[in-house]
Amino acid sequence: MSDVLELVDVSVVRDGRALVDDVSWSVKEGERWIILGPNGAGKTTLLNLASSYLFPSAGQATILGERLGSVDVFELRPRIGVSSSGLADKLPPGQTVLQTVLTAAYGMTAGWHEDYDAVDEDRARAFLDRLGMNDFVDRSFGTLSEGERKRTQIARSMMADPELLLLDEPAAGLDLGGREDLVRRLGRLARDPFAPSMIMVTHHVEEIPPGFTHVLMIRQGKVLTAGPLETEMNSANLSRCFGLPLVVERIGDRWTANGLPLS
Ligand SMILES: Nc1ncnc2c1ncn2[C@@H]1O[C@H](COP(=O)(O)OP(=O)(O)OP(=O)(O)O)[C@@H](O)[C@H]1O
Repeated sequence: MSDVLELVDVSVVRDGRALVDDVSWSVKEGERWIILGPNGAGKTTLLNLASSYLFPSAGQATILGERLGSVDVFELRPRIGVSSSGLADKLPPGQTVLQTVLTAAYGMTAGWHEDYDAVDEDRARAFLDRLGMNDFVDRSFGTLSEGERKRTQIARSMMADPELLLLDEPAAGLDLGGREDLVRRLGRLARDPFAPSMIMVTHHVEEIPPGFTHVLMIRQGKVLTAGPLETEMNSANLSRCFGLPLVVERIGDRWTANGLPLS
């Protein structure tokens, strides 16, 4: 298995502070990673490195075999699918759901005058269908609920047939039904052997879709642990990560965590 992402001694320093501090981490082809950590831990910074929108202040980052700093990022970026609220904010609210997904095939966020191929349109419709967005293709993006937006963003991130898929808090802001619906759909994607390698950031172990294989826990820019979910997702690691006593349980193919009561 080849490396999809390799960080070696990577730090990102801003205003004299290391947001990501001496991180070494490798993601192999086909793996599905969860990044877990408290607010401000450096999760989005790690994803920004993985999507080539941020360069390390120190160390080496290699994405899909290309070393950051010696590759044209405009050639690299179309190979990486991204779903994040930062990107969603750039999507024109008046554009239809279908156009919102279609523009990704051309590496753009808007494209009123594009002459799309029928093949691309079929692909966009198929991704939207897989995400349960069939009835919304002609709705404008700005009128969607949070859950519908998240599902549109994921369909969009798949459109360019990425080799690496990055999901930044895809279940944030969803109600219980919306979360469970999304987790099921991400679980189906994670188990698809033809789906790209995936990295998903979350705050909640309940949002880990079945089929995800590895976890990286980060706190104050430093990696606490990185490895298979089976061995690394445990109460001791999670308690260290979030800084309070937590009990983590596996129920079937899902995870849950609770804080211990105050004495
Ligand atoms: N450009 C910047 N300059 C200075 N500090 C920054 C910059 N970008 C992010 N930070 C800080 O870096 C730290 C890590 O931010 P990051 O967004 O990666 O955390 P996170 O783990 O994704 O947090 P959250 O869970 O709250 O989204 C935060 O303390 C943030 O305030």
